[in-house]
Amino acid sequence: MTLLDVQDLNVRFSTGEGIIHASRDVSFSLDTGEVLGLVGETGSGKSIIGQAVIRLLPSTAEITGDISFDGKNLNTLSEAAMHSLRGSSISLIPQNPSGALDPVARNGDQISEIVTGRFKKRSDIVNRVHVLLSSVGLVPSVRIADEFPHQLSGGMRQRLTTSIAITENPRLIIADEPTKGLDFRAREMTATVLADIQKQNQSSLLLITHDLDLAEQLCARIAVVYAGEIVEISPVSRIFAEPRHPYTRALIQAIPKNGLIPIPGQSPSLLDLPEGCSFADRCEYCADICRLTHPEFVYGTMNGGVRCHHPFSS
Ligand SMILES: Nc1ncnc2c1ncn2[C@@H]1O[C@H](COP(=O)(O)OP(=O)(O)OP(=O)(O)O)[C@@H](O)[C@H]1O
Ligand code: NI
Repeated sequence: MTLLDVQDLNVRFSTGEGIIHASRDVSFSLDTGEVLGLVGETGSGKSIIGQAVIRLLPSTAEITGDISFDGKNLNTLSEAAMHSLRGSSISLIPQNPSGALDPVARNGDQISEIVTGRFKKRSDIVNRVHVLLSSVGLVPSVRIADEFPHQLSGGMRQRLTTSIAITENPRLIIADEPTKGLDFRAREMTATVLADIQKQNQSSLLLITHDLDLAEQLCARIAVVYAGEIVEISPVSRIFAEPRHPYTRALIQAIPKNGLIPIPGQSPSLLDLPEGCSFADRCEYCADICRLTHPEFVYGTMNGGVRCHHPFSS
């Protein structure tokens, strides 16, 4: 069953230098219990998509398109209704964990603040805090609950924001770069925590990452974002074996285990996008039509599709 459906999402920022097209005709859906990855290079517009879904984009953003969650149109939902949905039904593990934590509140209090309304007895609140901290590997939870965020390592802070995000068992978790800057052990731990939580609660997970190995480990489907657009969506087993878009193939070849082959050139400026295909300048298969006409997203079999004039055959 579809839990989240995003149709033709466009996000623009008007700046002194011109219009930044941060999100362009982005469409995808996410089933209940499904894990979908949004992958792509830095600045491609991944976080913008996550922030649009939870309606936390800055007020300067001009947004069009339809986002529905559990049958509700989020565009027309009042701010009060959206506020009550955040945390309880949709939660965001933000890209910058420090910014999301209250530096002067003890770690345990950051969670108990959220659960207080649900429990009458103080001991039940304390219990819930310890269960949550332990579930993300923040042990011994008694000591950690008593400490402050600055006493934690980056990886532990990331896990604290994860535990806050799952406090109310949300149906949709948006995890924005949950392993960025973590060492191997912390990265594995976070991956396990996310996979466990998602399975236990049958929640849906929108995993935003530039770590393709992590996406392969956790996702059922992957959407590849390039210059604000989705250029390919495919089931995980297929996208690594048979990428259809030249950019997807290049991204896969750029992973360390696949030879670390860099992608030549740079993605276009979101202020000055080409008329044709956004990837044309960097594509070894670029033909005349690729410079002239912007490719449409063509849906294929297996719940996916590709935006390319000459995709590799399936
Ligand atoms: N508030 C804003 N005002 C103007 N431009 C913005 C704003 N927020 C984001 N952008 C621009 O939108 C584009 C997409 O940003 P976004 O943060 O979604 O990229 P990303 O794919 O998440 O990158 P990263 O991997 O570095 O996190 C960038 O070019 C960014 O500069
Ligand atoms: Ni980002």
